[in-house]
Amino acid sequence: MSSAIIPSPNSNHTKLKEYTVDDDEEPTTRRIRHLSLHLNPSPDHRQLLQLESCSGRAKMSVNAEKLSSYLRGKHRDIQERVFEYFNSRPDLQTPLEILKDDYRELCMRQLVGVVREAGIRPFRYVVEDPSKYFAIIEAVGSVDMSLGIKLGVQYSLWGGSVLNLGTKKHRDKYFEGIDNLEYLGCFAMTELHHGSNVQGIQTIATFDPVTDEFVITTPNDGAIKWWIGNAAVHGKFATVFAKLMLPTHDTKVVTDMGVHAFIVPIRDLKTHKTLPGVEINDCGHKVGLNGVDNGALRFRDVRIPRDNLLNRFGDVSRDGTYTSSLPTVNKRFAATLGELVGGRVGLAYSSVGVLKIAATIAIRYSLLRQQFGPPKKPEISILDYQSQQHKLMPMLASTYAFHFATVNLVEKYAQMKKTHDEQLVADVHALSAGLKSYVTSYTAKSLSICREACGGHGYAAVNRFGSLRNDHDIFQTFEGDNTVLLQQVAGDLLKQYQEKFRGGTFAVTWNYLRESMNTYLSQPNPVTARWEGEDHLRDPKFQLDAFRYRTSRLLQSAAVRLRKHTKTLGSFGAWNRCLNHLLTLAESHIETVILENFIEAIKSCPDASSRDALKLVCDLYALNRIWNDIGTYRNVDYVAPNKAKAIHKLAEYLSFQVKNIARELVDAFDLPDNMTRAPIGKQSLGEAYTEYTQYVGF
Ligand SMILES: Cc1cc2nc3c(=O)[nH]c(=O)nc-3n(C[C@H](O)[C@H](O)[C@H](O)COP(=O)(O)OP(=O)(O)OC[C@H]3O[C@@H](n4cnc5c(N)ncnc54)[C@H](O)[C@@H]3O)c2cc1C
Repeated sequence: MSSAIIPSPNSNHTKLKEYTVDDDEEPTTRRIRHLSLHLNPSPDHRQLLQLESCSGRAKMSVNAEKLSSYLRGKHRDIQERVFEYFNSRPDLQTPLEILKDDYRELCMRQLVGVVREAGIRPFRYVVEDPSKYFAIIEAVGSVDMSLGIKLGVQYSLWGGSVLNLGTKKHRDKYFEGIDNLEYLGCFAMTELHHGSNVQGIQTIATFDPVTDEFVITTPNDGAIKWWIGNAAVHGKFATVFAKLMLPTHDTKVVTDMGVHAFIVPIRDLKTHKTLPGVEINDCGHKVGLNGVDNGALRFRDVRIPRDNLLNRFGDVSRDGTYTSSLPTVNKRFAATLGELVGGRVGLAYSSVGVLKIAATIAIRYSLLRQQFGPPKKPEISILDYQSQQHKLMPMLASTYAFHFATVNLVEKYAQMKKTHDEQLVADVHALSAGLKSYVTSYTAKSLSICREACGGHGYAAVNRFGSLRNDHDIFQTFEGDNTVLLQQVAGDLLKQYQEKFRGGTFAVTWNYLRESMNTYLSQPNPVTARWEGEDHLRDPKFQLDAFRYRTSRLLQSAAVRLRKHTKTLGSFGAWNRCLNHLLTLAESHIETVILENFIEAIKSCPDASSRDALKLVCDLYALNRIWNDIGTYRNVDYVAPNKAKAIHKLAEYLSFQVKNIARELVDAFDLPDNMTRAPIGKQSLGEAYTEYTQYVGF
């Protein structure tokens, strides 16, 4: 079994030893040789470099504008409105040094500015046109991630809970106020003692049939609502998740109906004073996102009208009778949480936006920056070093891969919102959990790599890696901890697997497993295991087969192991015994889905030169991932030693080729300088040093 395969773009360093070193060479010698080759190329190497640049294969021509128009999608106009608005309001730019309280007020002014001055009203798009909504979130998030999150708390979390968990009466009463920011609100699910395990929350909402109210109570300190965005300073309302307690007529005993959501006013609409029975404290200074006011809430028997129950999945009548279209507590709970996947979709999508910014800054700077060079020759750009390409080119390829995967996720999510098709619902749930987890983990690691790849200047706050890293880090945890979410993906795959063997059909995304499962059950073909030609390795069929084979194998072996351990450990213990295996399975599946989306996106690209560039980038993504997990393929002889070596060589060569068009590839992200903001990442490379020196006062 391989270890977890969330790839650090550096992660194959250790594997170099095993598979790529020429037989008579130590790995360290080899690495030093690579460096000296650049510093002092041998005749052979010079010939190779010439060949690479003369063959026509090396430097392909890419039209960044055409590529950009393919990437851009249909909502660029509204993103440009966001950029123009902030361009016209330099007073709303977040300064590098700002105190927490000032930052929160600035963030609030930024939000008000977007909504009331720029006239961008995101709320209606949450349900009507999610892709437009996520485009807005991406744009404001690139202005300041705190702003993106504050806007997300208001519209996706608080607003989304009202629209998705409530009914018409709630929409009628709250829509306008949420939309125009009069009703600033919170989403209060997490408690001091329970985050991931939502069913463990302890806040209670007891129905009082005499007054026709619910009484919201925090029974102990462990049940204090914690980390609640918008609570510390600005929120007027909170959607509070609590266990609904219904008194039983005869026995005077209350029945726990499970977790439900309630609208609880927390501050006076006019005076902004905290309402009686509500206690609010500030969660304090955080590692990042300090423009968002996270707070803690305690409720001392706060009374709210019965109408404040968000009653889409379960209702209480005047006489205290409970009704629901869903038969069990578990089904209602799943339906309630299921409505909240939009937040995950948004985080996955925004995380790619962050990765684009970081990769753009690091790559532009690496093209500009020169250190060392052959004797008596000009210095070379640091991106000409193989090691720098190794750090940044698979990352650039992954950014493209994630772009298409998350765009596809957003489209599926929008369709799901329209059709409520059951299969699509299941698909979007698993996919949003998997992509949110995989992409945010990758971006978090990449931010550190980008910082390091830019040397000392990467450490200057003005060049942004510090704030991007700190602000983005929590993307791995909120809206579902990544490790917990990946388990949902694994659970889903196993469910699909069991259904297959009971003769059921596979859901949309997992369809490929049907075919590859058959391949898995037969032994790998010893002939194809040795094929090492470039055409074969760059054939999408080989790449997809390899990805799918790995997933199928992991799935089948996980199922066997779980069955075995369940006998002695029970299902919970068996799951834990196989947990790392299950996480690897989930990641492998998500990598496969990402590759599939990428291959499809290339097919749909109308411009030939963009298609060629995308194919090159996609090949690098695919071969880099296969190489990262080469141990798994070698262990079962899916890949023979000669093929493993060829994969590694080709992946390195593709990194070199991608480097040749790296500038166009990042330009195609179309991020204006006033959004990337780092002086070292300026689009016009020649101006970077000038702006940077001016920044420090020269
Ligand atoms: C800045 C910020 C803003 C937030 N905003 C909000 C908000 O507005 N509203 C809201 O309700 N909440 C909010 N949260 C809370 C957030 O959603 C939770 O932190 C998140 O759900 C994770 O829960 P936890 O912190 O309890 O982590 P835990 O669940 O305690 O996890 C801790 C560690 O245990 C591991 N772990 C837990 N369970 C398992 C398992 N089954 N298997 C393997 N490993 C496991 C996790 O992987 C993790 O590494 C916010 C948090 C932060 C930091």
